[in-house]
Amino acid sequence: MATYPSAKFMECLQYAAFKHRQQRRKDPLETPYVNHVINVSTILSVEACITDEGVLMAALLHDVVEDTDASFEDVEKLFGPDVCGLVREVTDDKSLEKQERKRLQIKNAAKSSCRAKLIKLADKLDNLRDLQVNTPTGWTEERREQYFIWAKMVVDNLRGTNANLELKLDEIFRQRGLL
Ligand SMILES: Nc1nc2c(ncn2[C@@H]2O[C@H](COP(=O)(O)OP(=O)(O)O)[C@@H](OP(=O)(O)OP(=O)(O)O)[C@H]2O)c(=O)[nH]1
Repeated sequence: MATYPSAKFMECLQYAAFKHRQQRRKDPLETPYVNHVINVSTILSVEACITDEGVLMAALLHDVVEDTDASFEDVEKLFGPDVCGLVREVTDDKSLEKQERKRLQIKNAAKSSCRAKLIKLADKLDNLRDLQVNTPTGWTEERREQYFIWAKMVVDNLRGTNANLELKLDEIFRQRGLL
C-alpha cells in the first residue's frame, strides 16, 4: 500500500518552515533552523520506522513554541490537542535559567510519555550528529565536550524507548569515550 504525507502533515511542515524562517542553526554555515526539525521528524520516520503521525508532526513543531512567537494555543488550534500535548512535553521553559533548564531535561526525561521520549531521542541524535562535524559558533571545545556528556545523561533517562535510535546514540557516545 502506498504511503503519502497527509494534508495535516504538510500544513505542519509549512507552519514550522514559516515560524522558524528567520532562525539559523549555530553551525558555521548558519543552516536554516527548520532543517533541524525536519531532520528530527525524518530520523523518526526513516531510522526509527515510526508511523504515528502525531509524533512525526510534533517532531516538526518541537521547537516552535520554545523558539518562535507561536503559542501552545496556536498549535492546539491548528493541529489539535494530541500534537499540542506532545509539543508541551518536549518544550523547555525558556523563563528558567539555562542551567536549570539543562537539569530539568535530565530529570524530566524519564517521566515523559513514550511518544515524547521518541522525539527527545531523535532531537539529541540530530544535535550530536551535528556536533560530531561542527563546533557551533562561539563554543569552545570544552563546551562541545560538555554537551556530549550532558546529552548522555538525558539519553540514559530515555532508555528502553527505541532500540534503533539508542544504538545509534550509543555508537556516538562510544566514539567519544563515554561508553
Ligand atoms: N548541536 C547543535 N545544536 C544547535 C545548533 N544550533 C542550535 N542548536 C541548539 O543549541 C542547543 C544546545 O546549546 P546550549 O547552549 O546547550 O543550549 P541553549 O539552546 O540553551 O543555548 C540545542 O538544544 P537542546 O536543548 O539540546 O535541544 P533542542 O532545543 O533542540 O530541543 C540545539 O537545539 C547547531 O548548529 N548544532
